[in-house]
Amino acid sequence: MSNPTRIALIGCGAIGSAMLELLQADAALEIQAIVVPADAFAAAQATAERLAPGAQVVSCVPPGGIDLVVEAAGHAAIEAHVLPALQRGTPCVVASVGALSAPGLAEKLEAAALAGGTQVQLIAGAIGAIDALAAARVGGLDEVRYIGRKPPQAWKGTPAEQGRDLASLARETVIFEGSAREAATLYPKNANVAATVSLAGLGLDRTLVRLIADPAVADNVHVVEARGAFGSFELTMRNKPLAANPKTSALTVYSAVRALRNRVAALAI
Ligand SMILES: NC(=O)C1=CN([C@@H]2O[C@H](COP(=O)(O)OP(=O)(O)OC[C@H]3O[C@@H](n4cnc5c(N)ncnc54)[C@H](O)[C@@H]3O)[C@@H](O)[C@H]2O)C=CC1
Ligand SMILES: O=C([O-])CC(=O)C(=O)O
Repeated sequence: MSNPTRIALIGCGAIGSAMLELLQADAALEIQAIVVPADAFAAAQATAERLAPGAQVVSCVPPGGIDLVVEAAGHAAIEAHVLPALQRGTPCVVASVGALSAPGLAEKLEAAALAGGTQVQLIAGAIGAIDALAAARVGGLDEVRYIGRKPPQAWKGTPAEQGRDLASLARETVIFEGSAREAATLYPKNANVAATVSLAGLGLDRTLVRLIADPAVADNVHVVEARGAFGSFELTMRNKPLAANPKTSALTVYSAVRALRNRVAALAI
């Protein structure tokens, strides 16, 4: 058997911990390092002891001995950890796709990957049909809409709280309408999917986004409607949120694990 792929996992919260749990079964993927800020060291160490005893908990991606970096931390981690890893030539798998809404960051990521002779992979995360949308773009797209609907508690700690009490919402309330760029900037923990849909399709400025707080739903519901030369599609995802973070769908974890498994699989799908 060939040597396992040595991985640095950035972030050890709801997504990171659930990934570690699933990856325990993968002999070809070895978690070498878990990268978290100082205030998260103790919690990450406890999680590592349980789920990845061989991993070291560190504040930066180690400069050597890492074959692959996977980010599940938040927008700030892209500039801090992903860019330098790419520059060193380490391929990176990224969940915080909304970070690319910051001016110039997509170009910086591309330049760093080119300089390092490697690649940054943006995962589909909580949304589906990214393959169909990105293929449809080749033929030309006319319109792409994305609607994100989550229970009120998933919007806690976001601008959705301004001027309203989320806990007492009686009916569905549109909390944002605008471009994917604005959505991803204003809702960095809730609108990564808006950025993913737009990067695969019509771009951050031409993708129409509506975000809704809805006391009638328990799931994170994502709808994409796309129209173009290929025809059209309507997609509805009803994602179960993670118990550890109601903002985040469990599918994001599975999408990240799939991305890692596909990197070492003889047959990837
Ligand atoms: N593409 C997609 O569909 C989705 C993407 N996401 C992205 O994944 C991120 C993580 O989600 P969760 O695990 O639910 O969040 P969480 O809040 O449960 O965990 C975040 C973890 O990252 C660590 N962290 C924070 N800033 C960091 C930094 N600068 N460097 C290293 N570690 C850092 C925290 O200490 C914590 O361990 C979200 O902030 C969001 O950007 C989340 C949901 C869906
Ligand atoms: O996990 C989800 O349902 C989507 C999410 O938070 C995001 O797009 O940032």
